[in-house]
Amino acid sequence: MAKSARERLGVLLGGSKAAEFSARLEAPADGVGLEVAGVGPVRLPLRAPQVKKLIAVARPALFGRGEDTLSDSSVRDTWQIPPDHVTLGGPAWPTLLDGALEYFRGELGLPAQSRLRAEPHALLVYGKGQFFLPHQDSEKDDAMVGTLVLSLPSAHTGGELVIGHAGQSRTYRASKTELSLVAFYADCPHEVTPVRSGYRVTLTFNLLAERGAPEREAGPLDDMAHCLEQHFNAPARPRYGGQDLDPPRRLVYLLDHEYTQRGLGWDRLKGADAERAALLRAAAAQAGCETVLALAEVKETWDATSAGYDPWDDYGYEEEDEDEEGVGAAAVDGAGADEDYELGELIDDEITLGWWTGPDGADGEQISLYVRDYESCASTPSADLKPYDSQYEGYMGNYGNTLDRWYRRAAVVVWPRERAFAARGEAGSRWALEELQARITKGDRDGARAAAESLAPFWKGSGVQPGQLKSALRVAEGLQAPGTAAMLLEPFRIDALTPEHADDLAAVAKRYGVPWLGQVTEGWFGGAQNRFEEHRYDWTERLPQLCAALRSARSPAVAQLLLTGAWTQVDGELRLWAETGPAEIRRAQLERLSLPLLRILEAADAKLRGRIMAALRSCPDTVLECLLPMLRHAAQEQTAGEPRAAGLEAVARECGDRLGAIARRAPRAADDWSVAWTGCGCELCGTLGAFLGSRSRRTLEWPLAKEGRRHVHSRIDTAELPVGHQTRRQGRPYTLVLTKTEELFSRERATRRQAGADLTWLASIWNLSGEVGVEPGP
Ligand SMILES: O=C(O)CCC(=O)C(=O)O
Ligand SMILES: [Fe+2]
Repeated sequence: MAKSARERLGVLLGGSKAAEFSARLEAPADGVGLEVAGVGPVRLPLRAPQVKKLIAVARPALFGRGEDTLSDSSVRDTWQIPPDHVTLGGPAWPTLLDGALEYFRGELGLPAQSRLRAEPHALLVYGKGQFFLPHQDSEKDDAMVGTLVLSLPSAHTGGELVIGHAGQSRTYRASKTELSLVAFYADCPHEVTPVRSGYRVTLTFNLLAERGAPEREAGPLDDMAHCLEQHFNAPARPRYGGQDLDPPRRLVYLLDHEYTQRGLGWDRLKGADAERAALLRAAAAQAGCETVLALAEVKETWDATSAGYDPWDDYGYEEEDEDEEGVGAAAVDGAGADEDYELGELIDDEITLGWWTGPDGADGEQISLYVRDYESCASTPSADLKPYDSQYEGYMGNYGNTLDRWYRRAAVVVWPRERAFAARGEAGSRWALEELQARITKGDRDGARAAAESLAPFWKGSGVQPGQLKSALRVAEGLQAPGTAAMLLEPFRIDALTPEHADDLAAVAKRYGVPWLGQVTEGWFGGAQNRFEEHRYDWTERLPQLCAALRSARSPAVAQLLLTGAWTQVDGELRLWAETGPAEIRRAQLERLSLPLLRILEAADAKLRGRIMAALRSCPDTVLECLLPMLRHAAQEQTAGEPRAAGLEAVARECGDRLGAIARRAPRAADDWSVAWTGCGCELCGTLGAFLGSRSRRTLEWPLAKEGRRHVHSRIDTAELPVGHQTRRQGRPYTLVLTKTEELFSRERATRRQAGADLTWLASIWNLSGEVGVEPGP
């Protein structure tokens, strides 16, 4: 398949890879013709009768080559025909030779602007027993850099060309049917081993390196610039097909080395990266593009098999009693070194940019940009580099076994100059907002609006950082366009807010109205979907100062907006968790809400405090698991002499009432084994409920098949009932044995005792009017 412009660019830039001292190429002999004076046209592949005719016009090569001092058939024993008696041609030859010379130039690591030229040296025929001992070719011409040996297709054994360099050696065998070309540097010792049967026929050339003519010199750069123009003007083609898209907005060329944020700079690039990046940058400038350096995270997913792979292992089941308990799908062990797996096909790769430098190379910034497959290229595939992490996924159904690998790479990012604003904006760069602000300040409000609007298609998904909220608020205000302003503010989240935003929040509210800001902040709060985020409420730590700042900026309505939003979130969670077992999770979740609730109460006005108290009163007693930690925080923070935050007194009283009621509860009668519980309404839960509710029954023997037992087990576990549940594996079906435990009593005792202790603490700190009798239970 033809390569895309970006893939060609990757190849072009990869030109300067590690050089070889010799290289080989095979090519079909069709369309290549040979004519020898005194013999006429020679057909390829060669056959013995023709070779004999060649030998008839050759002379023994007993003399040295050039200034070589070889002059003796014990060093060199071949037949030789001088170059002026040999004509190599045919329609395919010139292109073949040009291509081969360009290939060898690259492989041998000669500079891109140089050109190789092949100057015929001799036609050599090696019959049985003939050879060429190790020697070095003399460089008769200053421009001579090496030798090219073209072996004509001819059946033979032995007669291998062995080339050495710096302790390494390479052995090349010619082909019976194809042309075989080998090029090597002139300083490499080489030999031809004795031919054992058949004939070996070669044409040797001196390889001369010439500087390309000036217009050729600009060649690679022109080619690259051309690739860039094509890339940015042709429709994008996603890897897995689908319809063509708009032209790509950027090109991301991956470099080979790893860099730190501070070490990333145009003049600090390592190894081959330096030259490649410089070339690409020059080509980009020529194509009217801007470039920055970026840090990329690459994740590849490979189809892979482990070395000792046994497909049956994947299922992880052993044949066992069908009635066996607790057999879940066994997880396939994900451990194993990356090298233990054989890579198949590349299923997917994901590239994300997390940092980039400013246009002048300085002033890097955090960004977040997902790079599509049709936007990236590289000269070295990631698979050739060492991943910093990898994970084998075992059998995953659709994909078979997969191996995920992660790499850190640097990249050059290129975009057309006229699309720079959007290209930066999409990555969440602060330059985009700075640019908008600059236009507003210059008085170009229309220009700023139009530019801001151009961000709309991707701004929400852009990697805009929380630290840019201040600039975004300013720009939003300055645009004087409510829709565009709301769009600009949409990607932020409530936790980006700090007291420093008070003035700008007040300003946008003044410009567009509080209801407008209400809609924007509703998005910032993000509904219930981030309920499980650990740091969800961290921002409320700053809520009292923020509200104070808003009030002094004469925006009490905005403070109210934020407080109501925060309370709505806390309220929702409070109700949810107060009713949700298991106890351990419930307790942790409720305690997590204590600090945010404290900050809200501190900042709330009387009206909101009233609402909050009403809500707290309607919660079950488990709400104490939030309120008591909250009062403890408040007590800890309390400095002597300062007034307590309004509202806390009322919470303390509410807690006192509840704790008193619990502490005063009459102890359970010694013969009362009833457990209050309601299940899901199914028949099994009915039976279980009746057993639990009975004052006198302590055990139940319940013959029940596997599915039923599973349901009952899970009900008991979820509700953390004080009931032991075992399966007696006898008869069919097995019998489920339920036993109420002593915990029924001890738990209630512990609860009463704890309530008493909490109440004592509470009374020591807070002035609880309408004192409640404290009477810790037995
Ligand atoms: O025939 C060959 O492969 C090599 C010949 C050679 O080394 C030479 O002509 O100097
Ligand atoms: Fe040689």
